[in-house]
Amino acid sequence: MQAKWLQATTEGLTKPTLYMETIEVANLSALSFFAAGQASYQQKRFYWQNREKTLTLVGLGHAYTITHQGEHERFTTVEQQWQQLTQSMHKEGVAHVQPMLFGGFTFDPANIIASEWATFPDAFFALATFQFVERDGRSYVTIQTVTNAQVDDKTIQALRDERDALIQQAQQQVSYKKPVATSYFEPHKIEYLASIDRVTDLIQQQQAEKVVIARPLALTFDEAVLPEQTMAQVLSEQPNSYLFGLEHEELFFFGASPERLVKVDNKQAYSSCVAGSIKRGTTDEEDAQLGQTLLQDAKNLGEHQYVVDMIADTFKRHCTEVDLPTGPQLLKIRDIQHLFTPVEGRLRNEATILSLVQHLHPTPALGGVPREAAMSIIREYEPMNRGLYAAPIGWLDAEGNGEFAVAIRSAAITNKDAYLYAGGGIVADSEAQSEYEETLVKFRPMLRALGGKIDE
Ligand SMILES: C=C(O[C@@H]1C=C(C(=O)O)C=C[C@H]1O)C(=O)O
Ligand SMILES: [Mg+2]
Repeated sequence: MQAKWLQATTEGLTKPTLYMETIEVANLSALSFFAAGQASYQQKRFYWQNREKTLTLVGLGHAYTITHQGEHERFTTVEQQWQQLTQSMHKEGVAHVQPMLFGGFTFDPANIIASEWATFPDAFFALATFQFVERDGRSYVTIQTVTNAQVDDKTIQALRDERDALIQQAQQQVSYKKPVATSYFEPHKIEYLASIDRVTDLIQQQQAEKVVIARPLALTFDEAVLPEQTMAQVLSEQPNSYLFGLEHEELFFFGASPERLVKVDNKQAYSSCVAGSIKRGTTDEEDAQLGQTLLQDAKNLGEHQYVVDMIADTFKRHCTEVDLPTGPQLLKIRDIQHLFTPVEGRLRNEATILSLVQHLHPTPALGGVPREAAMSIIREYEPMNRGLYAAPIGWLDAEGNGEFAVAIRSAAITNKDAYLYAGGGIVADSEAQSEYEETLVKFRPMLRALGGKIDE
C-alpha cells in the first residue's frame, strides 16, 4: 500500500493530491456523527439528506475549501478547482466511496445589503476532513486530506485516531430538547405588504411577468441554539424534504426544502418545477379538496407555468431526450401543498451539474420572469439579503454526479438570533394579504423546529 502511494507522488510533488481512506461503519447515526464534531469542528460542519432518504452526508472539518466572491465565474471557479483537486486522488480502504464537495451559491451576489450574511462568500464549498456517507443502508467514514507532498504516516495515524474517537463518541445516545424562542418579530411587515401591491402594479404595467418577493422573520432565544439541536428537530418533523445544514463561521444555515434544483446521476439530469401553493386540509377530505382547487386555480397555474417553461427550455439547451409531463401534479409536505412538474433529460457532452446550476439559478420559482427585470425589482423592493435562502445548496462528487436543492423553508442562526425566510411568486392577479398568509404557512417548518408559536 505504502509503495503505491510513494509512486503516485514522486511524479510531481507540487501537484496537490487528495488522500482518502474509507472504512465501513455499522450502526452509526448521521446526526450523532454531526454532533460528535461539536467540540473540535464547530463552524466547519455540514449535513445533507435527500428527499428520498437514500443518501445522507455529514462533513466535519475542512480538508479543502473553494470560495469565490462575485457573480461572474463563481460556477466555473468551483468546477475548475474541484476538477483540479480530484485529478490526483489516492484511495485506501473502500474504493467506491467518492469525495463529496458540499456547499452553495448565494442567491444574488449583487445584493449589498448588510446582514447576517455579511461574511458569507458568493460561492462556498467544503471537502470534509471526516466525511460520513450513508447510502442504501450502509455507512462509511472517510478521512480526507489534501497535500502537496507525501502524506506521512504520523499525520495519517493522528487522523485515524481522531476518526475513531469521533465514531466512538457518536455511539453515545444523545437527545435534544427543542429550542424555545423567546421573541418573535416580523421586520418590515408594512413594507412587505406595500411592496406586494407595488410589484403587482409593476407587473400589470408589464415591467415583468412574475417576481418572487420574500421577507424575514426574526426569533430570539435566551440560550444559544445548537446546530445539532435544530437538525434533530427537522429530522423528526420533515420526513418529505431535503434536509440541510451548513456552518460558516458564526452562522448556521439550515432548512427542510421540498424543491430540487437539479440532480445528476450517471449523466441523467433531473429537475423539479415547484410553484403554486395552498395549505393542507385538517381532514383527508378537505386536504383533497384544497388540492383539487390548487390544480384548477388560474393564478397558481400561471405562477407554475413560468417555471415549467424556463426549466424545460434550459433542459432543451443542455440535454437531449427531455421528458416533460403534460400537466402538474401535487407535492404534499407537512404544512403545504404545491403544484409540481418533474423534468428530466440526458446531459449533452459539454454539460455538467454545475453548468446546469448556473443556467437554472434562479428559476422563476425564486427569481422571476424575465430574469433580469425580476432580479432588479427584487433588489429594489425586498428589504433584505437572501444569502443562501432560495439559492442552490448541495453536493457533487468527482464523477460528475451530484444534487442541488433550492434552499427554501430555511433559516440562519447566529448564537441567540434566528432569521427565517419565506416568499412567494407575485403575478398580475396577486393580493398582498393572501401572499402574506402564504409566507406564514411557509415559515412553519422552521418555526416549528425552532420552538416558535404556530397558529394551526
Ligand atoms: C419562495 C418560496 O417558495 C417558492 C414559491 C412558491 C409559491 O409562490 O407558490 C412555491 C414554492 C417555491 O417555489 C418559499 O418557500 O420561500
Ligand atoms: Mg405562490
